[in-house]
Amino acid sequence: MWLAGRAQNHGTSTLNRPDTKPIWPIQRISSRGVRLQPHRLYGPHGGVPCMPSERRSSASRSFCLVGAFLALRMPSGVRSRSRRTSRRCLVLRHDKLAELPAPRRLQLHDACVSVRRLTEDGEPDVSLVQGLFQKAELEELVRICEARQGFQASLQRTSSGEFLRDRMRTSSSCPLLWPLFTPRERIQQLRMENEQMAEAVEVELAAVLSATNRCAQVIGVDEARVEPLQLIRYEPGQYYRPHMDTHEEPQRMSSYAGEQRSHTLLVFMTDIPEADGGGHLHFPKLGLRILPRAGDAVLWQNLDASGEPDPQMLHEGVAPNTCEKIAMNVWVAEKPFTLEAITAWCATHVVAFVSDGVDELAVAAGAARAGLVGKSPELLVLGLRSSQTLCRRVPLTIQKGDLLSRADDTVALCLAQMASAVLRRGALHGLQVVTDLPLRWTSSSQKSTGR
Ligand SMILES: O=C(O)CCC(=O)C(=O)O
Ligand SMILES: [Fe+2]
Repeated sequence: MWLAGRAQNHGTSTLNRPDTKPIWPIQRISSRGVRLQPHRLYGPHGGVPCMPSERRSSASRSFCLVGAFLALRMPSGVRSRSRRTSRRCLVLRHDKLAELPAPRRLQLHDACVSVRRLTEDGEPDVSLVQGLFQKAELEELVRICEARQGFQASLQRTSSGEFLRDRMRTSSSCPLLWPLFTPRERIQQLRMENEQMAEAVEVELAAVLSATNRCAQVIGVDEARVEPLQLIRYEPGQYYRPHMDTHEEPQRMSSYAGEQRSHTLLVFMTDIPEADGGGHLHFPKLGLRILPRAGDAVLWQNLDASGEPDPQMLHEGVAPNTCEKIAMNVWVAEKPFTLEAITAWCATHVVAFVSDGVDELAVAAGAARAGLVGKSPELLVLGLRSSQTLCRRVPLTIQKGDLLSRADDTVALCLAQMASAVLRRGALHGLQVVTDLPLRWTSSSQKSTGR
């Protein structure tokens, strides 16, 4: 069967697969599907039943009621077929189409979602969240990223600290603004410097706040635990090989403040047709494959009961064969982020590189950089991944080790945020920056103690 062949083929492009058989054989599978257990929800609230309430908006109420009404009106045959083929993610468990348990409906402030557990009791909890976002909301987030040319090749950090386009992933990513780093006062200040950019930042921030709030509600966590949202895009043939979302390298260098990622919510932003043959989220150790449907999401815990990374949560983004796939990573830390904690972490755990090109950290950190070192003052660039961001040379040498960089693809954004703060403290004027982070720094030409 196709799936057996596929299992040997993790992470490689599935283009040109000669004898591809249907991957999601809906018609043939219903009679031998895997029945999964009822859902249990994470988070302190344990879930609120989806029912009319005063907080429920009329829009979301109509949406849910119309859905329920249509379901009731359908003949039973259509209804049961619709359960399997309707617009939610299809799920394979151990190569068979899973018969999902009845959903738990949750009424959020601004959406009504269905949650189904995809794993058995005793296994790590992986849940499907259906109807979390409407297509227009997702399209707006994609538009924001595209408008500022935000999708950049995803980078991977090697053990020697270099950022490379390595073979783990060929996708591209776009980190969105982090509200924590983008205070209102800064936008007002920016408005005086660059009206158009301030507008774009405000629009992005509004979309981010709304999305973050919705995701935090469904996970049942404080919004302050959510990292910057990150869109990930795959062209046909692009992939993200099996990996863990937890920070693993020495001293959790890829974290912001030494934290661990407790949960991942992966929101699908595009549909992948069954006929594509790929494009799904795959948990090899759990034998779980989820075919994306825009607006649905998959939620899982990255840590086991003792708080350690759970190796069963290894997962991969299988290459789509024929279409584009876009998803949004919502990574949740085990504790709320604060600027103070991040600053303290920066002050003590800093190893970073100053880039000599927007999003060219691979160059900055790699062999190509060697030729630049010591020859002239380095160029510092604000890597906000925006066509509207001004980059400028600065007459200042900042040494390796002065800034914290993230160890994954949000590195340029985070580095830029910190660099911008450093530069502003370095008495450089006229920089178009949108973030503010207190940071202590030193350079070979100057010393400063930050604020
Ligand atoms: O795209 C997918 O299905 C998986 C993405 C993922 O695991 C990640 O970005 O960390
Ligand atoms: Fe991941």
